[in-house]
Amino acid sequence: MGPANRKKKKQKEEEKKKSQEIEDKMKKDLENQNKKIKLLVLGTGESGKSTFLKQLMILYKGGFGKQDKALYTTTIRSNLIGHTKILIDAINELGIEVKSKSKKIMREFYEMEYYSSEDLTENVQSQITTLWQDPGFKEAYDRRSEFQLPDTANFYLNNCERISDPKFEPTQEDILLCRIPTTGVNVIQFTVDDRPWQVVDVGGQRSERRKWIHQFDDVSIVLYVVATSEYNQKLYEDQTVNRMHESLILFDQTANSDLFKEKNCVVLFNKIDLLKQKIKNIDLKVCFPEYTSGKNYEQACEFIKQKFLEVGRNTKRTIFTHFTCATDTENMRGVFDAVTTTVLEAELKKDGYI
Ligand SMILES: Nc1nc2c(ncn2[C@@H]2O[C@H](COP(=O)(O)OP(=O)(O)OP(=O)(O)O)[C@@H](O)[C@H]2O)c(=O)[nH]1
Ligand SMILES: [Mg+2]
Repeated sequence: MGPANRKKKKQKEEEKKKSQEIEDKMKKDLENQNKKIKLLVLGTGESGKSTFLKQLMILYKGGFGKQDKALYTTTIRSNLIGHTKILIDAINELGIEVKSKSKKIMREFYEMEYYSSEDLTENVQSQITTLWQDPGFKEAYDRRSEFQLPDTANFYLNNCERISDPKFEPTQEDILLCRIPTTGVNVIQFTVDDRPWQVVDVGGQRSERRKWIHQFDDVSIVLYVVATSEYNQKLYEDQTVNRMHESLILFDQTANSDLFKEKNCVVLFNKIDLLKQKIKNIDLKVCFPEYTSGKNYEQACEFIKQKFLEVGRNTKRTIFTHFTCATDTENMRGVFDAVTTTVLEAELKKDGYI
């Protein structure tokens, strides 16, 4: 073979290689286009994971149907009774003074053993309303960091009459604020711009975390939710452990685990609406003695963020952060758009486009 023929052969081989490369890339792009994006939502109990999923239901699945609303009606009503009982117990334990009329109702609450949504009769509704108007009950609510009461209890107590109405149908806000601790796994699937998404929400309380391992396959991105307002609260599972400390330890175990240290990670610093209110009265020092910037919302946000970033610094990947209010639909729409961009950019980077 002469030099001209050799050159021609080499050129042909190179062209074939190039066209094979282009074909492979196109195939991969097509596969990627159809590949589901799996988002795993992690975090400690009550941080707001399921609330994020509820927002995705509203944004991408048309909201809540009749069946969902019936379930939330029952839960909201029984929660209302449950929260009243928690406040009664706290008043007794903390020795808070209440009016004699309230004392009588409190005794009746014990004797009648009110428990389920069916117990929320007109009479019980009027009793709860009377109790909630008693300054002693407001004092107990303000001291809720000394016992376990969901922050949203006051919303339902303020709306007791509406909720007790036989014709009550929960609004979007009622549902977003409703607390149902997750046991097991919630999965929601939907499509955004022709790309299928699967979002997996797990229970964050200690007893639930051992189930997490079953959800770790094919995860595209991990979303870690932190409740920024819980810096002065103790764990539901262990009254000796500060909730924010627990969240930091869990983030350390999650972000630095072999399974996740290569994965994209987004941290949602959630419940900023509650943090904004709380920080006016309670210094972040109660949780982090080294914090010296006082009762300042911006400084507290920055400090909390740095604490989590420090923990995640062991790995090379970027940790994306957002300050959020998971009960605010527009806020969550923006956050989910940003998460989408993060995932798509990471894919382009992996495929060598950027
Ligand atoms: N005010 C306020 N309340 C929030 C926010 N995010 C969540 N909540 C409320 O906090 C409570 C707990 O939220 P969930 O979404 O159930 O928490 P979770 O992380 O799923 O908890 P587990 O299932 O136990 O792990 C609910 O009553 C929510 O309505 C927020 O940003 N602001
Ligand atoms: Mg949950």
